[in-house]
Amino acid sequence: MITVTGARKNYGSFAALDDVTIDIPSGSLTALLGPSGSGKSTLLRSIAGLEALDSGTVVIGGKDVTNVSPQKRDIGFVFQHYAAFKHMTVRDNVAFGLKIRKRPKPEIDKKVNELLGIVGLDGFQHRYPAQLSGGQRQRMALARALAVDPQVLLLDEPFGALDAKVRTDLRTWLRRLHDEVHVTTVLVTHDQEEALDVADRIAVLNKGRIEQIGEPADLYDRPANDFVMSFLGSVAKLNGQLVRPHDIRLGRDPDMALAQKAGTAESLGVTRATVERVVHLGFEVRVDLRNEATGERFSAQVTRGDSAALHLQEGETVYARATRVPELPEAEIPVSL
Ligand SMILES: Nc1ncnc2c1ncn2[C@@H]1O[C@H](COP(=O)(O)OP(=O)(O)OP(=O)(O)O)[C@@H](O)[C@H]1O
Repeated sequence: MITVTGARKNYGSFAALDDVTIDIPSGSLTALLGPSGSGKSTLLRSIAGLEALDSGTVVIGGKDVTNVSPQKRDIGFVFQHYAAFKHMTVRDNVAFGLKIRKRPKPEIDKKVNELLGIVGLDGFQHRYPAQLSGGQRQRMALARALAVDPQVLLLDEPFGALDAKVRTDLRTWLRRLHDEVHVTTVLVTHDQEEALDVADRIAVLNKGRIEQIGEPADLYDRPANDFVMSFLGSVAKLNGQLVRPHDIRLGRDPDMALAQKAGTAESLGVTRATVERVVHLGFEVRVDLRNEATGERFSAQVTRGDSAALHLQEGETVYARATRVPELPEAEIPVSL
């Protein structure tokens, strides 16, 4: 378990961490998620001991390490741009921590072979870092961080510099690696899809504070506030409320008749909107709409079947209604038809 309590860190008058308290359970993969400048890296670096807190404490595995140097915190750290030893082979890079700890050679060989297998770099031990792809280099970095059996693995946007496809592959790989080695892992990312995909728990940061901590599905379905909701996925504003695009139902005649009778569509929780664009995204169809009353643009996500049944055409009017809002999980919004 990692426990950070009342962490504060100022740069001049700017609060990078503003009273942050968080428990990171042993064996979990926890993501620190937030926009640029929200304090994610500062929090991670404080856990690592690379940043000294102005106040607050860091406890790792029951030991108060607030004033302990990074080398003595029993952590492995991987940065976005991993500084490999260029003149050393992959094997020697991975073995580095074990060598400086003066471990016997057979133990080092065994450990390095095992780790190269785990990170999928079997057969690459004699290459130099320059002869690896970006993804392979980051996997080597992970092997090096894991070589000394750290209590905690800290990852600061480890796949941030790689292209989208490699990134997605590596996060799936990281999840599998974590299931295999179970080391308590903290991952900094600004990519909500990455956090939702790999983490057991997500802490959402904003302006140096934690907005919410929870399991991915909890945060997605029951966000504590508008910030968390908007940060974890697309949102649309309907009748002043934020809803997910896939929680919007589009309709035609019955709603239209009802709305005309009542005078205003809004009073019935129904929004009159013009179809601006219909985009086919495989199974799903995204419908870009413009609220006819306010001019606000929003998108709804419907199935191919629903889209076909509605014969959606650009320029036409449809009626949009939220079927579910996060503040009322699982509840249908009552519509008095
Ligand atoms: N050494 C420093 N001196 C001054 N300001 C700093 C320093 N390090 C960080 N900051 C500021 O503290 C804030 C938080 O930085 P931090 O790196 O923790 O954010 P982040 O959430 O990791 O952002 P990013 O995703 O862009 O890396 C930022 O506004 C940053 O400019």
